[in-house]
Amino acid sequence: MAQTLSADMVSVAFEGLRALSDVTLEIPAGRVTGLIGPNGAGKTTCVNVLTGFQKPSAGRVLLDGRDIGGLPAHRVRQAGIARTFQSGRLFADLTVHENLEVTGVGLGLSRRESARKADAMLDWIGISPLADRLAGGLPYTDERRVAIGRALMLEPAFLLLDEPAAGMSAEEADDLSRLIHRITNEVKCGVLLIEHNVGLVLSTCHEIYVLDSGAIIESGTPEAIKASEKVRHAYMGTQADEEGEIL
Ligand SMILES: Nc1ncnc2c1ncn2[C@@H]1O[C@H](COP(=O)(O)OP(=O)(O)OP(=O)(O)O)[C@@H](O)[C@H]1O
Repeated sequence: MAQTLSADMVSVAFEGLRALSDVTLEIPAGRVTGLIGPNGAGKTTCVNVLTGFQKPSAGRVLLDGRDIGGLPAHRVRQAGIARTFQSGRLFADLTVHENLEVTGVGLGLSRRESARKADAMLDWIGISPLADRLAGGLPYTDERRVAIGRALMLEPAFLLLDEPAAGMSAEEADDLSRLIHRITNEVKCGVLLIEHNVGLVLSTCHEIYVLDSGAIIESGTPEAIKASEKVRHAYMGTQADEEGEIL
C-alpha cells in the first residue's frame, strides 16, 4: 500500500484566475490531514487535482514519489486514491447495498463476492439498517456515510473527503470524526479532510494545511493552527469570533 500522497508546487489556472499557486502538501498513510480555508480558497480544486479530476497547470502530484499528475481520474482511482464529493453522487435509483455492490463489480468481483463485501462494509460503518433503502431518498447525513462506504469498497490507500460534515449536527459530526479515526487506524488509509467545520478539523486531524486565495498560508498541528495569527487573519469576518479566534 502506498505510503504518501503529495502535491509538489501545484498550480491551477482557470482562464486567468489562479485557483492554486505553488501548493505543496503531504498526506501520509494512517494519518488524518486537514485542509481548511475560507470560501473560494481552492480546497475543492486541490482535491480535484489530487484525484485526477483536474490537471495541474504546473507542479506534480506524487504517489510514493511517482508523478500521477496527468493521469485521468479512473487511473488515479486504480492507483488507490478514492474520494467523496460535496454532493453524494450516489445512484439515486439503486438501493444503498446496490450502490456499494456496483463498485465491487466494477473492480472485477463476482456479484456474490461484491454483495458479501458490501454487506461487510455496511456493517463496519454501522449502516446495515439502510441497506435496502433507495439512495435517492436518504437524508443528507446518511448519504455522506454511504458515499464513504462506497469509496472504501475500493480499498484505497488514500481517501479524500470533500466537506463530509456539511449539514451535520454536532453529534453527527462527532460520529463522523470517530469513523474517520477508525478508517486511519483499522483500514490504515491516509485521509484528507476538507471541511468548513473548523472545530471538527481541529479535533480530528493530526496535521492541518490552511489555504487562502489559492496558497498555503500555514500548516502544522491543530494547536499550532489555533495559535496562528495568519490563520486568524484569513478567517476574520468569516468564522472568526469577536476576539479573532477561529473557533
Ligand atoms: N471549473 C472552474 N472554472 C473557473 N473557475 C473555477 C472553477 N472551479 C473553481 N473555480 C474558481 O477557483 C477558485 C477556487 O474554487 P474552489 O471551489 O476550489 O474553492 P473552495 O475552497 O473549495 O470553495 P468552497 O469552500 O466555497 O467550496 C474560486 O474562485 C472558484 O470560483
